[in-house]
Amino acid sequence: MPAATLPPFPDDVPTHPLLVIDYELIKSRDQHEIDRLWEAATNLGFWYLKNHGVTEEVDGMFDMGAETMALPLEEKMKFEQGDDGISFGYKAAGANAVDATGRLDTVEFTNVAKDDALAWPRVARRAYPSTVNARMESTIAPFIRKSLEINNTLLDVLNNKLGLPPGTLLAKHPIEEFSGSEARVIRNPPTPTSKGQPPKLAIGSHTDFGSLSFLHNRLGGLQVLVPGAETWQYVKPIPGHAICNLGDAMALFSGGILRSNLHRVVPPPGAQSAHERWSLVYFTRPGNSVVLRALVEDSPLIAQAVAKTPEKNFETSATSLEWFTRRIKNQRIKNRTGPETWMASRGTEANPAVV
Ligand SMILES: O=C(O)CCC(=O)C(=O)O
Ligand SMILES: [Fe+2]
Repeated sequence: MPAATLPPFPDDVPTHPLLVIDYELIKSRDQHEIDRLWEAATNLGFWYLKNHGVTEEVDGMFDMGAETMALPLEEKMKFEQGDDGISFGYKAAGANAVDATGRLDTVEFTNVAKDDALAWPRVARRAYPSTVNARMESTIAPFIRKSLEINNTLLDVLNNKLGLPPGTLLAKHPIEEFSGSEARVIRNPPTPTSKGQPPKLAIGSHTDFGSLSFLHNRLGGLQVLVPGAETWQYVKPIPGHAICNLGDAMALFSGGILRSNLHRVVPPPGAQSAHERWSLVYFTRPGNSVVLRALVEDSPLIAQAVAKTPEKNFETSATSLEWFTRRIKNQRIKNRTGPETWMASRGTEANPAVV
């Protein structure tokens, strides 16, 4: 649906402001803008990104999503992601838990692996519905290439601020190594909530699994739990602005200097709740073989941060693939044995062994 026909985000709903970072300035390595990015990355780990130049590709991706989700469920289920902790493919609504009690999510996803989009027409990881294949070259690969370039630029800037030798973080994300990096289109059906009722969660509280997420929203619904706050707060979508957030891998690499913050998705507020909610994410995740741990040998700043927080453990002993598989697998409702399955799906925020 064209964004212009959607009701605006209501004025009377509390929101959490994010810093607006100008990608053009970051690209030209403007020091003041880099300092603002650093502020956002070390405080909440979320920021708006303007002037990213991906608007047309984003529109195409939403069209691809609409074409795919419109297929009969039976057809989509042929490409379902399964219960083994693999994310690529289709995820039906209700396939994941949203909390420890096993309540079900309401969103459907189509996830396309970066490895498949870049290898097309060769199949690298798995097969997809015809609507995905039809746009692999024209829409998905261009979206992924641009998203990769943006995320890599942001990673490179953060690399230097962390005092890491040039290229250290980029080398954890080699384009040719298989990884969990993927593009995701998300559809949530209209879910009006009655006043006084707790919202039905579309996506449960989580930190992102990988390094950096590049998110595009039309309607509200994304919420963050700001450290020290007791209630969840909406992040208001701003037309043409992406929302970027850091994931667990960056929190671990940086010894906790960078933040992977909890967030969730609830139905859009006010009049927006009568509409389908579409969102799109490109997730940059480390290469499958990369071990998730603080890079203490590579940066005195990171070594210092780790030394100052002996109560936290930044040695996961897990590769990126193991971390990612554990988290996805234990969210699947079919794998649920009890609240312990939800705990096993947690990331840096709640895993007893980590952070
Ligand atoms: O739909 C959104 O706004 C956020 C989605 C999200 O957090 C995720 O897929 O990890
Ligand atoms: Fe997320």
